[in-house]
Amino acid sequence: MLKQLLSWKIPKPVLYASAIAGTFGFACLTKEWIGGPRYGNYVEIDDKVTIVTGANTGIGKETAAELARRGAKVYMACRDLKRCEEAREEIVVDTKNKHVYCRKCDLASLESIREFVSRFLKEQEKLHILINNAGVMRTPNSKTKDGFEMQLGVNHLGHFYLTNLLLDKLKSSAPSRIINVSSIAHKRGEINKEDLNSDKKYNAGEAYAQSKLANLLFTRELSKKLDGTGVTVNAIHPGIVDTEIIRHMSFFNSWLAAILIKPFVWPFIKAPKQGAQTTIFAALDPSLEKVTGKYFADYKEVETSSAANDDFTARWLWAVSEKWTRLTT
Ligand SMILES: NC(=O)c1ccc[n+]([C@@H]2O[C@H](COP(=O)([O-])OP(=O)(O)OC[C@H]3O[C@@H](n4cnc5c(N)ncnc54)[C@H](O)[C@@H]3O)[C@@H](O)[C@H]2O)c1
Repeated sequence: MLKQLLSWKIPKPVLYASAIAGTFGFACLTKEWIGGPRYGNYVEIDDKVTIVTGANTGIGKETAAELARRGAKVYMACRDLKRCEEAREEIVVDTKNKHVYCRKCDLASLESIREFVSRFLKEQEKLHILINNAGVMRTPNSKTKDGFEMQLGVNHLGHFYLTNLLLDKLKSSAPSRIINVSSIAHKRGEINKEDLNSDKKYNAGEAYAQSKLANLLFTRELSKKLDGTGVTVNAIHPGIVDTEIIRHMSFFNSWLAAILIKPFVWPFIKAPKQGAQTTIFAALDPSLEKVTGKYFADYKEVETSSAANDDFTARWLWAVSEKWTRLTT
């Protein structure tokens, strides 16, 4: 029987199509298992006020939905209000929680961040969970409104500024938590003290890795400054997640990659809902009530690079970030 099957002359296109369909089928069957379970611990948070940056797509949207599902008030801090509104409507219908709000917050503009914070502080007396999730990856060489290299500006400096403007509110609402969404890419990162803003030379991959390392150094330094306040700050890696983050990577965004690569790697990358779970774990899990300055992936603390444990660089980066964002003059 097998011999007979093998002796069949199957046309090559049919063979290739079957291989792709088979891989795709296998992917569908195993994806939930490979991506890991959802955070199961049901923590009531209906008296909590939360902010999620970059909440209109990908991991941020699923994070906002998970918080809304558990009853929290959720502020979606987004640069694109139209897409934010579309996502908000979906979340409200899906979770039956109407306390989900869209607010303009462009992390590539200090002015926009200030306006967001000023309105938020007028509207809410408390802030219990701040999730610094928004991010851009491998952008073309470009600057934010304030002249910062785009990835450093959005991924690190924007969140540095936003967090500092909200610190008093987080302290007065304690116990409260800050979660910084970093990446395993930080392991390739270095803080370029000679040219932090990539003014002399720009490499899109290096700038992304630097910005994600900056997320960890910020977490480390901030956790020390917040010691004894009841506010914790931790960082996470969400896993490799199927989102729009590759929008500036033309090959991975092309139809060629969609046919040749995606069917084969798809089983091994998480869906956005799965990508949001470590953030939710770090934001809610009762066992982490007093845990601060740590880095998590897949529900457990994991090793960072040695560069991420460098206190001297963490203090240097804090001082530069403070000066550049004019937090102190
Ligand atoms: N997808 C992955 O595999 C992966 C892996 C490791 C880390 N991450 C991190 O996860 C986070 C979320 O990314 P994602 O994968 O969901 O990608 P995504 O592109 O789907 O979402 C990013 C979000 O950030 C927002 N954003 C971008 N620039 C902004 C700005 N100037 N102001 C406000 N918001 C802005 C986008 O609008 C979007 O809502 C990022 O910090 C990213 O670095 C993702």
